[in-house]
Amino acid sequence: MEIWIEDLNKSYGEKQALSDFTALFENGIYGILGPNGAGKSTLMNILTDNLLRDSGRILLDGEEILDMKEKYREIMGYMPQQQQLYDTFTVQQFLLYIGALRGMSRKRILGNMTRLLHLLNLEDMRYTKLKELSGGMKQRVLLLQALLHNPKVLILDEPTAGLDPRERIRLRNFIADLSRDKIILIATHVVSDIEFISKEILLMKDGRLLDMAPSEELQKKIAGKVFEVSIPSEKLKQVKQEYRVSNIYRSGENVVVRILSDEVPGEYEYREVVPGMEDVYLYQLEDRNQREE
Ligand SMILES: Nc1ncnc2c1ncn2[C@@H]1O[C@H](COP(=O)(O)OP(=O)(O)OP(=O)(O)O)[C@@H](O)[C@H]1O
Repeated sequence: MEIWIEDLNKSYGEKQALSDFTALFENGIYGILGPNGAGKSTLMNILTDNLLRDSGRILLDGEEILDMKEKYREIMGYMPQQQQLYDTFTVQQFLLYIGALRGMSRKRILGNMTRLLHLLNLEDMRYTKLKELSGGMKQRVLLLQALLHNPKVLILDEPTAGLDPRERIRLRNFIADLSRDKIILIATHVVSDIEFISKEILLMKDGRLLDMAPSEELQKKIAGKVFEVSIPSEKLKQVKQEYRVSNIYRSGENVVVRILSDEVPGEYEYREVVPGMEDVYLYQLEDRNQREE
């Protein structure tokens, strides 16, 4: 299965939220990284057919999704960002409700639900009210509802929002396992959610797709631009003003500051380091004047 998006445009009044967005997705995970306002939600809302585009084409195996109508809804599963669940419903009631909205038979809903509750380790919560679930459990229920009809395309908006590290890892591994026979798009600002599981990562900013490539390739593109400088702590403010700074850690008397720079920071004691995806995010997506004070 493949989704081909061609010259997608969307504006809200004067604001161009998506500009000539073109990309090809095949089975596997695609991470969509971008700061607030990059256009990620706009793209997802158009792809889930919740928002009308101004222009452009979206073809699923060659067929325009707007012409597929119900057939497309059967193929597509969506996990929205908000946790606005029906608080007084139990997990089972909620899933029966969602399944009914999708036109599934009760038998099919219950069958799929049982399998997925087991996979997502939610069996014990089947008759628990949604308001009594932890944040991590709610996220898993949200993912479960997106998977209930076994969609071939899965669209996830900030799937690990509000989760603790252990739950994050767990959800990420589960999503990775699903990707063999699905197109999975994950929008996030959290680099670690997608860094190691994505086939390709899309860098979005101001409604534009800046780049789309496997993470190693994106990292290679900024090789020679990431350094660690070791400085006395009094110099930290100065370095922050001069460079784009990512991580800072203490090392004995000094602080070691990871910086992004097109030029070698020769005025300091420095060493070049191998770029990671966090560096790519900061280098490609953060405004140059967005330096810390
Ligand atoms: N309904 C709307 N009316 C007007 N402008 C909007 C509307 N929805 C989004 N925008 C604007 O369009 C741009 C893209 O927004 P979008 O929500 O798609 O970005 P995003 O990457 O999803 O951001 P976030 O990470 O904050 O969710 C932003 O400048 C936003 O302010």
